[in-house]
Amino acid sequence: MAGESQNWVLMATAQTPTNIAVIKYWGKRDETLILPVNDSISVTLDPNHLCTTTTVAVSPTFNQDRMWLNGKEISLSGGRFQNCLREIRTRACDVEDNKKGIKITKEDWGKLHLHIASYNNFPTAAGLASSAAGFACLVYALGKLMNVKEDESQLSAIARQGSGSACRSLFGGFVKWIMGKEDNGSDSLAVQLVDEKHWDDLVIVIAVVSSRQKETSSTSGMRESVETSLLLQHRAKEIVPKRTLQMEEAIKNCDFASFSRLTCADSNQFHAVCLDTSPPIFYMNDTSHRIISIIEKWNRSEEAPQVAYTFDAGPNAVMIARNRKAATLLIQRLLYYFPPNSDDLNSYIIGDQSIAKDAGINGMQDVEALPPPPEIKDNIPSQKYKGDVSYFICTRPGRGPVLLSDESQALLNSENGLPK
Ligand SMILES: Nc1ncnc2c1ncn2[C@@H]1O[C@H](COP(=O)(O)OP(=O)(O)OP(=O)(O)O)[C@@H](O)[C@H]1O
Ligand SMILES: C[C@@](O)(CCOP(=O)(O)OP(=O)(O)O)CC(=O)O
Repeated sequence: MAGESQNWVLMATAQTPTNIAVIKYWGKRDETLILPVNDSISVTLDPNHLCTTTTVAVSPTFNQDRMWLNGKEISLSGGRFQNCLREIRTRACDVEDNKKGIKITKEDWGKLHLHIASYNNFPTAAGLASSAAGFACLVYALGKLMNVKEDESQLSAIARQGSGSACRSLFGGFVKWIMGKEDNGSDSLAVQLVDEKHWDDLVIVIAVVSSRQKETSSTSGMRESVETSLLLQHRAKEIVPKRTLQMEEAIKNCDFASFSRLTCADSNQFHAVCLDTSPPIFYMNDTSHRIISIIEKWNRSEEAPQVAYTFDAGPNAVMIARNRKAATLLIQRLLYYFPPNSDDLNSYIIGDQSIAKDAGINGMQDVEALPPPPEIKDNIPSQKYKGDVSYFICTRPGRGPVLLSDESQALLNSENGLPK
């Protein structure tokens, strides 16, 4: 290790998106390596609205690996962090920074300690896939710092060992996690199906139904399903292999009718597996069920489906609209049924707020004036559920990880490697 002085700090900062599965990963065949029982497919969400930023730093002055998440120091002793750090360190290469007079050899990386600071611009552990964006960002940023030569797919196999769904956040657009066959997990990695420009009509609206931490984590929930659900085994063997092929075809052809049918069916089957688990796991709540009914009724009243829905291990609804027009009609329906508790519309619809404007929603008076959706016109007046949704996030399919070269965006101080 060479440097003019031993006080240098070398850093890299990356930004990584989260993703939502349209064919769900639920069940592992290896708990430590995080190898799944089936392939899965996801859409990457626009990092302008939901993302993780992570700065990683190395310095001879650091005496242990340390990490700060959203400003608070957390322990790195967990097996998942340790596995990711070990795997990325073994792939590190020589690094030279002539300006700072730094030379780190491949062998040095085993002796040097790291500082890591990460920030999620959305609630952590609230069913919005913070672990996916978080581990993808950690691995991507370390890969850049350590001059790792591997491509994104190979990095995804490392991120997978932090959290399974994290492997799909190494790419933008639509992404497939190939389950692989090898016992050592070397072929269980993510590949990009199409980039974010391929199907750029799609608009995504997330209803954050509850941002409280959930009762059953995905990790323990899927373990219980593997142990007790026969439906899970049928799904993994018979359903997902065919459905994955159909989904790939639908994405390739931008065929929204098929995409919507497959997405809704797969979400519903994943929650059926949760119910088939002993004891049963309930991730969706009454609000989630109401959202499903509203979309099903609306889709059936149209010639073709307008919106697909999908739910992860929590009550939040992720709705994918076929285009901007459908998204404005969706927002009108959602605001009709779920008006905000307060008058602050600006914090009730976040992300791409122009969709609400296009829907003619500029203030509370517009929400109050919304007519009942036409598909319920002959029915008894519908009930409203004020306050049952915390807020909505409007977004779209987005790009994969990027390196942020502007030092002002770093979360660690370049002088001492401590959080800014
Ligand atoms: N930015 C981050 N960097 C590294 N690890 C993170 C980051 N954000 C979250 N994590 C890890 O992920 C854990 C939260 O994962 P968890 O699966 O409980 O929630 P989630 O990913 O937000 O929700 P879900 O998996 O249901 O979508 C945190 O306790 C932490 O270990
Ligand atoms: C329902 C899901 O979101 C489950 C995600 O599970 P995680 O990736 O959070 O689980 P671990 O691998 O144990 O960390 C479906 C999906 O994202 O495919």
